[in-house]
Amino acid sequence: METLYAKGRKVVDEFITLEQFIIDQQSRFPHSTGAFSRLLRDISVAAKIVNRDIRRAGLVDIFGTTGRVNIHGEVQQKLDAMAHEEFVRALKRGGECCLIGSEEHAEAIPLSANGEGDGRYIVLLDPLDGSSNVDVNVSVGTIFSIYRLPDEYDTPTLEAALQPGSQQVAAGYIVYGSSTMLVYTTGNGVNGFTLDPSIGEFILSHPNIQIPKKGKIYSINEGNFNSFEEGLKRFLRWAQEEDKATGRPFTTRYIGSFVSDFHRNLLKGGIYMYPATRKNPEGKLRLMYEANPMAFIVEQAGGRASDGHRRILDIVPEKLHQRTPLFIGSEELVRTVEEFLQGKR
Ligand SMILES: O=P(O)(O)OC[C@H]1O[C@](O)(COP(=O)(O)O)[C@@H](O)[C@@H]1O
Ligand SMILES: [Mg+2]
Ligand SMILES: [Mg+2]
Repeated sequence: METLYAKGRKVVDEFITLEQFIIDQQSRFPHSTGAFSRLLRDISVAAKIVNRDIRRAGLVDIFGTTGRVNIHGEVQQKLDAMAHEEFVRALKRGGECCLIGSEEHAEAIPLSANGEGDGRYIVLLDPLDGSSNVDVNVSVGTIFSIYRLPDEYDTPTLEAALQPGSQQVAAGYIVYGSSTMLVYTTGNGVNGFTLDPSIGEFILSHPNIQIPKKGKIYSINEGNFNSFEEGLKRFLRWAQEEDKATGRPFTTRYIGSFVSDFHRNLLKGGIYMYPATRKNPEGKLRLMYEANPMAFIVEQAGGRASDGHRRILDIVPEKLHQRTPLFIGSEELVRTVEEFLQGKR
């Protein structure tokens, strides 16, 4: 992983805003039109507005549900709907996005079809991740995945969006926690920016994030233990055994917001697992706007992501809202779980 330079100078001890960083990165691509930079700017603007509303969640009437059930059979939280609308509005206004796929909308949303911009980017969104935590003041997030509209498509269709994760041009998330951070990759490493509320700017605070190869933290909803497959049960027992040499027993941490559990493990080392369960035989998390973007980020940070057997980024999607089992995090931990799942241990 190359050291981050801006105009030839090391950047770690410099005050760099997200916008400045994006423009610096853009200058490395002489033929770039700036469209991608503008798209990232639009996403960061929507993130600031969603952040503002989440911080006031208890004060204004955005608590509770909309009363509507989304395509996943989940009762939609008001903040799910608010975040969805905010990102759609920002992407429409920006004009660089031609199609949106969102957890909160059954069909893909074409933008250019009715002449609202001739953008060439497709954005997949989990507008608010960790919805079950939003009313109890626990950190939540937003996840985004970006593809280019393939040249052979004049108009954006769902088919054009169903590309394997390996085709992503960028992916990122925003975590609305003790501070608000935006973390993203364009395939040149992973960088984190912290929102400085006093100036309303995302500032480069975590350049070149690398996930530790080993980890001692596992994140899984053990309430589903009885419906886990045998290999996974054996891995969890192994992780809980006493063994100083390998630092076991490992620690369990489960916030119940994928973004927050993932972010902690990215910085400290660890693994997040949402396997197939009786309730969710294909797993719970969605491939296009949860598993794929985080898999791109974790691989760019030196980690690993699979469904226990296949690399997440190689899965060819068939449906916008399809689910997948997910094992993601420190490389060694994910490989170990795969060995247990594949009966090699
Ligand atoms: O309550 P469970 O079954 O453990 O599921 C929690 C998981 O579901 C999610 O909330 C699903 O995401 P959404 O909140 O975006 O629907 C993840 O963030 C989280 O890790
Ligand atoms: Mg989610
Ligand atoms: Mg969500």
